[in-house]
Amino acid sequence: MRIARDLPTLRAEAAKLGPIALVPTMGALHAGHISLVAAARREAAAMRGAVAASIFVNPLQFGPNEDLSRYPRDEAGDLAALEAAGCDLAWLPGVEAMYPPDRATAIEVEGPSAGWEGAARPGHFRGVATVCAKLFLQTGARVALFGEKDWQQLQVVRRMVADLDIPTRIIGCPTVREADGLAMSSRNRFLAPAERALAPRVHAALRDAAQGMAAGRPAAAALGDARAGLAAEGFVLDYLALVEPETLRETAALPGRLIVAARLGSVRLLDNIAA
Ligand SMILES: Nc1ncnc2c1ncn2[C@@H]1O[C@H](COP(=O)(O)OP(=O)(O)OP(=O)(O)O)[C@@H](O)[C@H]1O
Ligand SMILES: CC(C)(CO)[C@@H](O)C(=O)[O-]
Ligand code: BAL
Repeated sequence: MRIARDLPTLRAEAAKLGPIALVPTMGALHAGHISLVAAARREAAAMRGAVAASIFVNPLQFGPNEDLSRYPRDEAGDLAALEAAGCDLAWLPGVEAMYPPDRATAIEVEGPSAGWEGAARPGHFRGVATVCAKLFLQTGARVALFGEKDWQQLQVVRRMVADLDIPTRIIGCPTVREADGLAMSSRNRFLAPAERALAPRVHAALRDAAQGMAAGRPAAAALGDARAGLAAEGFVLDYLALVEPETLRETAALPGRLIVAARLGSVRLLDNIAA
């Protein structure tokens, strides 16, 4: 696996590799990320290209009171995991090169950025869109793979490449879960044992609500039960809602996407499923 830490090296290495399938990450890799690398390998094989993964903890998508400084970092472990998964090129840019002090451009995606994560984390999707556009342009990615776990992010990135005619095809990949249903996330390591035991309730609540609605229960009743159940178990809910899958507008009609953000102690758990 080649490693690039500056843009000239990245461009020189990428030019040798043919069409690129890119997996953007913030590191602290787990099986969810590795599933994206596996999907990228399939895409790369189909276009006779190669797999690149970026590791960059993007300061632009963290709010001033968020967990940027304690975001988990493990460069050596991440590089070993990428290499073992068959990644051809790792892109590890420095913050100064990504965001020179005189930079003056950012990307604002309206529509799917509104509400939910966009409301809970003002400026978050502006940071995500800006860094993703830079990563696509830096690597020249033909395709880029994102996890459905961050459903709203996936829709924001899709909207951005469509609106800006960026020639990178976006592929969403299913959420990888622990055996008990908890969606894998780098931040799960911060759950205390009792919180870890409770955390799968988030996915179970979504599943129960989706099953209820599929059986004809009105959305308001099914969602109300799910919210009340999680609150009674000690979760602090930022939101739990049924939305149109692509626009993220709230809806009462199926098919939709059930999305949730629930806090347990200091950890914010995100999940979503089809409904
Ligand atoms: N459990 C998962 N299944 C599939 N894809 C995932 C999973 N977790 C993360 N991803 C995807 O991996 C990519 C990089 O995500 P990121 O590095 O933020 O990891 P993360 O585990 O989501 O971390 P955190 O949620 O703590 O920020 C994103 O496209 C994200 O959706
Ligand atoms: C897409 C991403 C790598 C952009 O920093 C990040 O938001 C993430 O890890 O999901
Ligand atoms: N997985 C989304 C990145 C973030 O939480 O900032």
